[in-house]
Amino acid sequence: MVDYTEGAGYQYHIGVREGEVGKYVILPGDPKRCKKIAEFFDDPVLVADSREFVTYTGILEGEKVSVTSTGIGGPSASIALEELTNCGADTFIRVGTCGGMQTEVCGGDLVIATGAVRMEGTSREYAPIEYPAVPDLEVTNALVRAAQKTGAVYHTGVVQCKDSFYGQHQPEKHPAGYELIQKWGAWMKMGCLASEMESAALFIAGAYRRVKVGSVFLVVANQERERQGLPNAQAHDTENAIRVAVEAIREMIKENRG
Ligand SMILES: O=P(O)(O)O[C@H]1O[C@H](CO)[C@@H](O)[C@H]1O
Ligand SMILES: O=c1cc[nH]c(=O)[nH]1
Repeated sequence: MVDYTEGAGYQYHIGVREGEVGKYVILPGDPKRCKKIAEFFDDPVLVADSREFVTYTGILEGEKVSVTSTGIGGPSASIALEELTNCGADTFIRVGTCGGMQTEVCGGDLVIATGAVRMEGTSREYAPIEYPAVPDLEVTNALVRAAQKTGAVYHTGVVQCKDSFYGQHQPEKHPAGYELIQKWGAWMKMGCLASEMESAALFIAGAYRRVKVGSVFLVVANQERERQGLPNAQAHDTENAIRVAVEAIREMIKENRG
């Protein structure tokens, strides 16, 4: 492959090189979430700010940890994971927002993914569609324990990933909306908890690169509750999801230290 690092070792998109990030990395979509997450670390330092990829590195439990934003969607999320892996990272937690699907998944709740529907394009360029997009068990168990510890309302289950945010919210306006609407009905019947955009690509790229990936989300709102005329709380503060991810990393660091 062409050496896009131009010999200096800096990864082409994220602008980070080996030694600048920890083994554990939190992956928010929104670059503006990075500073807020880094404030949970001891001695956070801004390492790089390149395209949608903002990276801070700091310390948790005496271990170097990082946060890097992925931007929206599988293409940039998979780039972040690949390039961070090239720099030595091996355990990732996506902290994102999602839209609730089942009516019991309400705005303000948290969702921890136990699998992801691959209705997006990136993961298909890694693995045939028969291969399941599943998170790492150690990371997922740590997220569940952390959620229990923080007392947050949380759900565990399958999330649905897609490439078009507005195809989720206004499928009737899309020329190919007939397919989106039918599939949404299928995902509902299968019990999908929530819809978001990056986990399928991260789980599949992570499986290929042999790194551990898990996801925790804030539920922003629930369009099915809205459709059914049920009260539909809205939430935008990702702090509880961040706290769960940070606590999960603390736990894994302590456990892995033995
Ligand atoms: O809040 P983030 O992490 O960006 O995640 C969700 O929000 C974006 C869409 O609004 C998509 O990236 C989706 O996955
Ligand atoms: O409804 C939502 C909310 C956040 N992210 C999504 O992809 N969908």
